[in-house]
Amino acid sequence: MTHWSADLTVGDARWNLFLVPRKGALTGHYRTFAVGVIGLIFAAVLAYVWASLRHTLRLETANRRILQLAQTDILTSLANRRAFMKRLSMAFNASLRGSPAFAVLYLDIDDFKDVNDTLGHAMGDQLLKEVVARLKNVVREEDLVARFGGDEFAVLACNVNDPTEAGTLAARIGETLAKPFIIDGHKISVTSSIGIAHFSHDIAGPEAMMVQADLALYGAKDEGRNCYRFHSEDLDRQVHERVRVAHELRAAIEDGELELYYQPQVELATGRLTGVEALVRWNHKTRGLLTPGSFIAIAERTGAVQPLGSWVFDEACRQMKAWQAEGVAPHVLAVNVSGVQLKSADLEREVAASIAKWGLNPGEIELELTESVLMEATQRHGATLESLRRMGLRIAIDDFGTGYSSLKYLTTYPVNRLKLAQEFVFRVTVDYRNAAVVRAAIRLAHELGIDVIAEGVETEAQMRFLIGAGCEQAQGYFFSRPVPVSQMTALLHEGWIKPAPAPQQPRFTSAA
Ligand SMILES: Nc1nc2c(ncn2[C@@H]2O[C@@H]3COP(=O)(O)O[C@H]4[C@@H](O)[C@H](n5cnc6c(=O)[nH]c(N)nc65)O[C@@H]4COP(=O)(O)O[C@H]3[C@H]2O)c(=O)[nH]1
Repeated sequence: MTHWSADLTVGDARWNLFLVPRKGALTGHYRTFAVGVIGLIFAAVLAYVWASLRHTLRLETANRRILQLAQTDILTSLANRRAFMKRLSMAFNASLRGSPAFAVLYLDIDDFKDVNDTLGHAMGDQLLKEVVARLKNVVREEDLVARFGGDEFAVLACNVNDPTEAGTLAARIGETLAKPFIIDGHKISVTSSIGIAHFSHDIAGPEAMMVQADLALYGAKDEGRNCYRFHSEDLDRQVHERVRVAHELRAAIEDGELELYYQPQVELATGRLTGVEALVRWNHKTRGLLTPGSFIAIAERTGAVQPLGSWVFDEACRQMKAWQAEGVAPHVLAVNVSGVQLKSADLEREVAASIAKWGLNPGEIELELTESVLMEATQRHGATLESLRRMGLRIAIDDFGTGYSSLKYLTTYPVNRLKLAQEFVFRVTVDYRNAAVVRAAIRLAHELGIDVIAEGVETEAQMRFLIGAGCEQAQGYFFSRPVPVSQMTALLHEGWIKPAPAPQQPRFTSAA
């Protein structure tokens, strides 16, 4: 029988086509030939497509590997300088267009050469790997850590609007690297120097920013190593001061240097003492008694407000329990909560833990949040507030009237009480516009079913005005300054502060 065969080679693939016509199926040589040719073409195309696909895939894998190698540090698998600069350029352009600012931390290990010289390169390499592990532990997920070669590393810290955050990160890196490394049974202690450049619109570009970080690193070396420096002296001084205070504050919490003072809240109609606000004080070793004005803002910028807030809340709950045991507890104990605490995932858990620990009814505790914090609160934090309310806690808006942009949060967030800001209350009897704002705020709150308390009441005239305007409660020096716990307990035993005076219409001076 006639058969037809052919060998075909395309790329690495080799094909053999062998056609045998079925008896009776073909009627002539022409048909046999046609089938053979079509089969051949089909096979050839198939082989070609398959081979080129394989080739392309191999090429792509190789290209990807080359690209990866070109952007990766072989020893540590971190990004290398080239990859870092690429990301830095992207971050720089994004910040120029209005995205949050960022910082570059350029660091090296002090006297790393000595480790190599005395313990050998293998040990040096191992140390570098351990350094990387610690660096990765300290930075956030969105930050980029790169190795520029030798013992030089760079960190691109994203979303750093406040240079203090970069200083805090640098301090943490310094601390974590200063802890001894144990490698192959050897204890190795090193320190690091860090130069920091913080994005600002007047920096020429990413390369200029690297130069700033590099110069700052030289500054840190000059300063005696084992420290961090900013590219600008002014910034450097400010950030170091803030980070120092934050550091001291964290130690102060542990050393028991914080204390709560309490200020009474009074029912205006009766003079009855209904609530108490907890206000933190710091008995500083050398600077004496400090009010929150000198450290809360720093605590907020450096993250120290978290441990501070936890301590304040727990201590306030403990004191409430003690007053309950004495039979003099106020109806409400108000505690300040900062915006940073509200954004933290721990707030609900910590609040619930302290309330359970001291066996309190959540309705006895009021969390005070400033108006600006509420206005900044995103949906997620709204949900946190909602769940705190569901737990039974009361929510108050502190400094009401100073947020000056939106009243939307009054209907968005579950609020129990408005605290009229001192700056309004202060001028109610001397400026008719302040009086109008306070009256309007009281009416608005009442229509929404929200209680009102006036803060910063210092005079009898202010108190009379507030009573006339329908305000139920007040707090201020006129009744009592914030006092230590022993004095507050004495006031609670008395149960009232001033008899309610008769309402009287105030007299105004026009400020126009
Ligand atoms: N001029 C004048 N001032 C009066 C009068 N009555 C009360 N004050 C002061 O006004 C502040 C009221 O507290 P705030 O609005 O919550 O404002 C507080 C609050 O925002 C914050 N703060 C206090 N303790 C804490 C805390 O434990 N955690 C947090 N996150 N912030 C706190 O610090 C702010 C200031 O606290 P303090 O210095 O204790 O200042 C207190 C109090 O001493 C008055 O009649 N006249």
